[in-house]
Order: sequence, then structure tokens, then C-alpha cells
Amino acid sequence: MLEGTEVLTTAQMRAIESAAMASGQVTGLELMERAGRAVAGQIRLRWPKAGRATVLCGPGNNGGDGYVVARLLHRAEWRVRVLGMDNTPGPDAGEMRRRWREIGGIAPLTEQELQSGTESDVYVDAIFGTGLTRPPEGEIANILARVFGRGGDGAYYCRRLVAVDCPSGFCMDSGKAPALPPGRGTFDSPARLTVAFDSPKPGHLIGLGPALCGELVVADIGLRQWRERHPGGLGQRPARLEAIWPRFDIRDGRRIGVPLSDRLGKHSSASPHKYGHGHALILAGGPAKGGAARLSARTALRIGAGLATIAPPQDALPEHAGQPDALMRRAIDGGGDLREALADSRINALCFGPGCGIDRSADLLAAALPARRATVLDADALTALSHDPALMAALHRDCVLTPHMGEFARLFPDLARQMEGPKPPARLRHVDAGDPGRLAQFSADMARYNCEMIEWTQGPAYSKLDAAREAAARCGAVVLLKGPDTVIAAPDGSARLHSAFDVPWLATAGAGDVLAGMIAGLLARGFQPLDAASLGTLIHAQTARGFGPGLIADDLPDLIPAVLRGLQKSQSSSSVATALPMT
Ligand SMILES: NC(=O)C1=CN([C@@H]2O[C@H](COP(=O)(O)OP(=O)(O)OC[C@H]3O[C@@H](n4cnc5c(N)ncnc54)[C@H](OP(=O)(O)O)[C@@H]3O)[C@@H](O)[C@H]2O)[C@@H](O)CC1
Ligand SMILES: Nc1ncnc2c1ncn2[C@@H]1O[C@H](COP(=O)(O)OP(=O)(O)O)[C@@H](O)[C@H]1O
Ligand SMILES: [K+]
Repeated sequence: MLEGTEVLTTAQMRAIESAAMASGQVTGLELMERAGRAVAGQIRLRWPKAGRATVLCGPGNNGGDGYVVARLLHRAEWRVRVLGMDNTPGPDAGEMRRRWREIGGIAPLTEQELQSGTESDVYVDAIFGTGLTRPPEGEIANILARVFGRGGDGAYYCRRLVAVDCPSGFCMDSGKAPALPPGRGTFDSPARLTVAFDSPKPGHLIGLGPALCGELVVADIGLRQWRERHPGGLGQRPARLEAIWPRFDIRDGRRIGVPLSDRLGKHSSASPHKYGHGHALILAGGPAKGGAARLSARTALRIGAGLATIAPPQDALPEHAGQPDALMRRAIDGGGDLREALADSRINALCFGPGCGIDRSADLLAAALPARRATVLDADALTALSHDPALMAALHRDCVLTPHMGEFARLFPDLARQMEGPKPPARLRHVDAGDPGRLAQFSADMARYNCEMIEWTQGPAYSKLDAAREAAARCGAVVLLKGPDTVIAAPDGSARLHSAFDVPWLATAGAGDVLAGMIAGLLARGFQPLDAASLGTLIHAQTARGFGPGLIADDLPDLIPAVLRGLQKSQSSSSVATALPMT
């Protein structure tokens, strides 16, 4: 299981659902029944003993799914309380509400009702899915604040929250959310489980998604043939979006995993010589600055580059006399030396930045970029790039930029601003946040419930994914925007998403240098830039997972062999489709 799980935007999802319904082979009502059945099935799987459930049904089709969940849990002998709205929903949700009414009543979806009565074992959040069109206000705002809020004892009001499609008020395209309880950091939520339909959406994987959603299960609701047939369907969409090492369950037996890992553990027998596995050149900085580049170089060797050479200036060369002995050393004082070194065409991957110094990086990059070797640009090299438009213009499609948010903001300040801003850019065709007075009211409601307003946008907000894609298109290189969630984007719009929220100890000094070395090593081995960056991200996080807390960056390179062995094993097991019946 490596990657290859397609991620769909909500617009793509809606188009696929529409195509399915237009075909006449499936109705919206059937899709809703399947969606509700999937959620009820997941609840029963986790809590097999029938208990008490409160189902919160909103005004649209997400609410329709909720009425199905209520009916099916009731059938399984749960004691179900439904809170719903007194509106006229669409025909499918209306029919599901009617079917529930034959079984039980509907109390008003108010904060007072939610607070009253016996506490439930499970709360089902079917208030809003993809259809939120404006800031919640009044009673709906109150109830959202209550659903996601905590009492004075710090405990969530709604323990064991199961979200239908997404936690309500959450943007599935950006991973942004209107409000969060304060005090426990932003990465905290009462949702134990989110059941999404057909495919993960970007927001489930980036931004606050991984934390807000809790465990994510992607349920099969029978849309596969339309997903695959959809114009520019699976495998044909030029700007394919995929999840790397999806940490969620997809219940349709879809084969997730691409043959990339076949090549990871093995070296090509067609080129048995060490040069067949590439030669990575890691440019190091001056005296007392060599540690970062040494981490990169050691990693490049461990990931399987046939040779790795560390190249500091002459006066720092003696510092690199220690381990590992397998590492070669060569003094490179400036652009002229580097041009000379690159006359050896076997040097096929370069790594610039870690501890390299900004001026030295600028000088060396100016010499190296015209040679068009596969190149990683990190740390000081990114700062040098941000100072010099000519260097930016010299980037090419075999370059991989690995900025964290600070470096990204230096390189692409306008995109970083858009990402941070509360309002989506006009070009994304979304309406803006609307009336400031209503926003203030919403904010006040949140404060009343000890919730703080994080941000609010209507429809998909400008996300980390949008920003990375735009940056890659602009500079013509792969951009890997790192953090707890990593987005890797190629100039053609293809992108990969990875979430490492489970390994916060990876945020340690030097971890980025290791990542840069890993990608350089994979580039040396012949992986394409997008693949090298994706695999590097995956292996990087896996090494941290394997080690656990207490990790320092020096530990990472030597953990790589165990991760490579593990990935090979999981690849062979994932070639057997894990088909599960649709429940
Ligand atoms: N399509 C399919 O086939 C399938 C879809 N499925 C499910 O449908 C979900 C999408 O359904 P959806 O499009 O009806 O959107 P949803 O999230 O329920 O909300 C829309 C309602 O909320 C209202 N509303 C909005 N903002 C508001 C506010 N601030 N305050 C108050 N009201 C507000 C809005 O009102 P309006 O803007 O129209 O006035 C409208 O009434 C999707 O997530 C999945 O769960 C599954 O069954 C599988 C098959
Ligand atoms: N909270 C986090 N959880 C998991 N991984 C993280 C987190 N924050 C950062 N990372 C990862 O750790 C690495 C840090 O890289 P970087 O910021 O360049 O650090 P340094 O410059 O100290 O090497 C990146 O790969 C990033 O994706
Ligand atoms: K929901």
C-alpha cells in the first residue's frame, strides 16, 4: 500500500453522482440509502452492543443520510433520538425523513434539545456535508458550537461523534473549518469517526482534516463505474490527485498501491554497477556548517544512491573526515569548481541548501541549473532562489523545491497570503464571507460556547493544495510544501497528499535535511521528481513512525533499511485485493 488512491474534489464528486443518476441505473434515493447504510454499518462495527444514539439531521441531503442512519440503527435495536429541521428538503432527504417518521419522532434541532435527556453513547453529525452555503447563524450556529464544544470539565459535550461525510461546517476541499474548541490546540476534535463516500476529498487529508475527522473510513456507495468513466476519469485526468500512504480504510477492494515500491527495495539488475544506481552530489557549507549536509548525504546513501559525494568548500573539507566511510568528499569552492565536477555526467542528482549558506547557494545554483541535472533545493537554496528572479527562471522540470511554510512565503508571498486569508480569492468562484455583522455574531456565538472562530469561508477556501499547485505551475518544478501535512505538486497539476499528524516528533531540527537527502538519493536512482518527492515523504514519515518519540534527525537515515523492507512486504500483500462486501 503505497499510493494511488485517487482523491476527488467535491465538485468532481458531485459530477460523478450526477452522471450515475443520469444513467438511470441508480437513483439519488438508492445512493442515500447506501450512504446511510455505510455509516450505520461502521457504527455497529465499532459499537456492536446496541446503545443510545442521537442523530442530528440538517436541512439537506447530509440530513437525509442521517435519517437513514437513524432508521437502520433503530432496526438494530438501538434507542434512537432524532433532532431535525422543519424545512422542506429535497425529494430524497424528504422521503428518508418520511420513512423515519413512520418509526419515530423528530425533535427540533436546537441546542436545548441536544442538552436535554439522557446522554447518548453515539452522536451522529448529519447536519451539513458539502452543501454549506453561508455562515451558520442563530440556532444552527449554537448547535454546531455545542456539538464541537466542551464543558467546564474539559470533556466534549458530544463524546463519540460520528460525522457523516465530514464534520459539519468543515470544508472538504481545503481542510479548513469554521470553529474549533480552544485550549487544546487546533488539532483536536470530538469526532471519533468520519465516514466519507466513494473517495477521500482533499480536506480529509490536509489542513485540519486529519485531526477534525478522527478515523476516516471511505465507504463504497457503488459509484465506481461512473468514477472510472467520468470524462477524464481515473487514470486519465491529467491533474490527478492522490493520497500517499492513506491512513484510512477504503471499503471497495480498490487496489491501492503502485509498482513504485517494486523498484524501491530492488536495484535494477540491468545496471548492476554502482553507477547504475546513480551518484548524488550534496553541496555543503563552510566551516562548522557541515552537519546538515552530512545528514542529507548519509540519507542519500541509505536510500540507495550508488554513490554519494559531499562537497564543502576547501576550508571545511577536513571536518568531513569522519563517518560514514562510504561517503566521498570533494572540495567545491564556487561555481567554476561545480561546472568542472558536472562534466562527469554520472553525477545525476544534486542537493542544495542544508547548511550551504545563502550566497554560496546562489553562486552554485547559477552554475548548476543550466546543466539540468535532477536537483533538490532546500533551506538556504530556497532563500537564495527567493532573492533572485534569474535563478527562479532557471528552474527546470527535474527540480524539486522542498519549502516549509516560512520558505514558501518567501518564495511565493502572494500565494502564502491567499492561503492565510479568511476569504477565498475571487478566481475560485466562491462567494466571500459575506456580511461582517453576521460574521461577528457567529464569532460571538462561538465565544459564548468557549469556541473560537478560526476562519470562515463559503465553499472551498484557498488551500495548501491550491497554493502548491499554483507554485509548481509558476516555477515549472515540483513543489513539496511540508508540514504535518505535505502537498507535493507537479507543474502539470498532478499532486500528492500526505499526512503525518501521527508523528509530531518528526518536527525536529535536521528532519528536513534528511528529507532533502532522501529525495536526492531517489532522484539519483532514477525516480521521476514527483515520485522521488512522494516516496521520500512517505519513507521519511515511516522512519519516524518506526522510531517513536525521542527521535532526533540523526536517527532517521539508519532506520531506512527497515522501512524499505516493510514497504516491500506491504506491497506484496496489497497486490491481493482486500474486497469487502458492501454493507
Ligand atoms: N448527491 C448525492 O447523490 C449524494 C449525497 N449525499 C450526501 O449529501 C450531502 C450533500 O448534500 P447537499 O448538497 O444537500 O448539502 P448539505 O450539506 O446537506 O447542506 C445543504 C442544505 O443546507 C442548507 N444550508 C447551507 N448553509 C446553511 C446555513 N449556514 N444555515 C442553514 N442552512 C444552510 C442549504 O440550504 P440553501 O442554501 O439551499 O438555502 C441546504 O438545505 C453529502 O455531503 C452527502 O452527505 C449522499 O446521500 C450520497 C448521495
Ligand atoms: N507537526 C509535524 N508532524 C509531522 N511532521 C512534521 C511536523 N512538522 C514538520 N514536519 C516534518 O518535519 C520536517 C521538518 O523539516 P524542516 O522544517 O525543513 O526542518 P529543518 O530545517 O529543521 O530540517 C518536514 O519533513 C516536515 O514535513
Ligand atoms: K456532517
